[in-house]
Amino acid sequence: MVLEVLLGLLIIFLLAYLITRKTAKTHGLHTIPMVSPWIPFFGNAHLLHNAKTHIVLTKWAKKYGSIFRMQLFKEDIVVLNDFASIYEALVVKGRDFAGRPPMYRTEIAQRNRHSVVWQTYTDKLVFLRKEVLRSLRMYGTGLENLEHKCRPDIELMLKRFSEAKGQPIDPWNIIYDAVCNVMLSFTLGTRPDLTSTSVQYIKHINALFNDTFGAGRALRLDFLPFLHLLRDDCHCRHQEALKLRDAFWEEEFAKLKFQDDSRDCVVKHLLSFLEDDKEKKTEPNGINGTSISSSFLKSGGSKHDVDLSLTTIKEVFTNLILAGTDTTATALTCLLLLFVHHPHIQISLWEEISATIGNERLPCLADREKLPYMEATLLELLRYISHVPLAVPHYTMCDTSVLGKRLPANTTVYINLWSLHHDESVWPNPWTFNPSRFLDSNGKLLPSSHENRRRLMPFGAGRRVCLGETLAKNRLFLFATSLVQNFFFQAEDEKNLPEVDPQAYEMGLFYIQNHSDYKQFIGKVNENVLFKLYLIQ
Ligand code: HEM
Repeated sequence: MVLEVLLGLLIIFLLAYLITRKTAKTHGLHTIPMVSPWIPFFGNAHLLHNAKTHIVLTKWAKKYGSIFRMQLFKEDIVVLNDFASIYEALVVKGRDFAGRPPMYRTEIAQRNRHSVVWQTYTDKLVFLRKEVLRSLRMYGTGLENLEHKCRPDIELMLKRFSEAKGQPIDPWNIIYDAVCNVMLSFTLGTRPDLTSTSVQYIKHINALFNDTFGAGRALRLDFLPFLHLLRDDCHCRHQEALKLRDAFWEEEFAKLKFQDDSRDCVVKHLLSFLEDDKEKKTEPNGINGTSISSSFLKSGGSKHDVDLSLTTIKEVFTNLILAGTDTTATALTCLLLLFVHHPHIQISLWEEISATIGNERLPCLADREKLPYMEATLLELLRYISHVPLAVPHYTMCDTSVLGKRLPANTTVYINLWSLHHDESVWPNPWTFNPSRFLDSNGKLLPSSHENRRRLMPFGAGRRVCLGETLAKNRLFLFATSLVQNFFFQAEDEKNLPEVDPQAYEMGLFYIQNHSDYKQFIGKVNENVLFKLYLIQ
């Protein structure tokens, strides 16, 4: 009996070996070095560290070169790790690499058909990107809109920090609330007050999505979709995220109808493209996910054959709230930890702000060019933490190549921004936080054409570059400058200071001093969640 079972297992493994081996060979990627050891069925999946995929991939790049491939179960994935390969793929051959791979996790609720992040490169995607950018108005006088939308939340954030005198505070929550409120204002035209549960609700949903869309454990769902039948925990949390998101959306969407029409926001802008009122009236179905097809959409007077529905609008809203909140809140809280570790940087920033803006008014975007050290610090922050380390997976739209190596159509490609930003040959001492990398010998910000600026790609590049890049950079500036202008962040207990190395972020306690009266008060930081790396995948 035992012998028969063993024989059965052997045959299964042999078959799996032959099938997966065949896939790898016929896929036409043989010029690209392959990670080893490779084992039947799993490929290289057993070698990946769940929470630190980007660190494992970066180690492999040192061994196999800047372009290598790995096999996760039966799928080959090509990983690009340096500037030359990433630039060629995303910028020079942007269209070839602009797709998104089909993934079980994005097919579940048709997110691959409706969202911006997970949709492959289609006319609908191009249309959505264009219209979301248009409604965010991140150019010219539109930037005043950003200042206007951020101002009340920055003021409230500063007030909450000040009020914490003598009491433990949680900067993560205060910052998260403010950043999330700005996103709600952009997407739904609402701004919940502090007693509202909306932001807490969103925080919970975002944490669930973040957890189940990362490149860690949840990846297994894409390769072994049958796991959902076994009530896999990642699958259950993913389902919960979708359920909570739908409930939240339904409630907010109902409120939108009673809102003052003059308030512009992304959701209303996209709604205006639904063909006519008749379609909008069928909204309960749309909200629950049944597509209300609209083939005639208005855009600058022309008609697009794009299937826009309430499901699409719900998905776009979900993308913006997640991508627009957690990324920026994480970056700002990491900045506070860096301040605690590098007080001299914080002092230099404060001196720069005092000399140019003073403390009579809050900073505005016109101040950006007057504050090169602050600009350099924010660039270095994005390089150092690289908190979207593997971008979002790309997919080849046609047969193509990178650095002379052939890639067939329909190949999944990972963009390793973590490796790009910590490459010792480009960034000397990459684990040292050093804003001067982005300054010239006169303390001026390096021009955007400078090698160091070109090689920094925290938002990706090309056709799938982060949709919120301008919003994110400007908002980071406004928030960070206001914090430094008003407070000094200091360690309560130097000995128990958490690590600042982004390879091992953890959290602890620190003080915040108010510049105006230098009265110390204790800042208590949420120990668990604060410096978790953010993986968008
Ligand atoms: C520090 C802040 C942020 C960082 C570092 C960041 C980084 C990224 C990265 C690396 C990508 C993937 C690009 C690729 O696929 O190659 C991305 C995509 C995206 N981001 Fe951001 N992001 C930030 C803030 C934001 C904000 C504020 C928004 C919302 C307005 C946003 C919305 C999006 C969307 C919608 C996509 C998907 C674009 C597409 O698939 O076409 N992000 N982001």
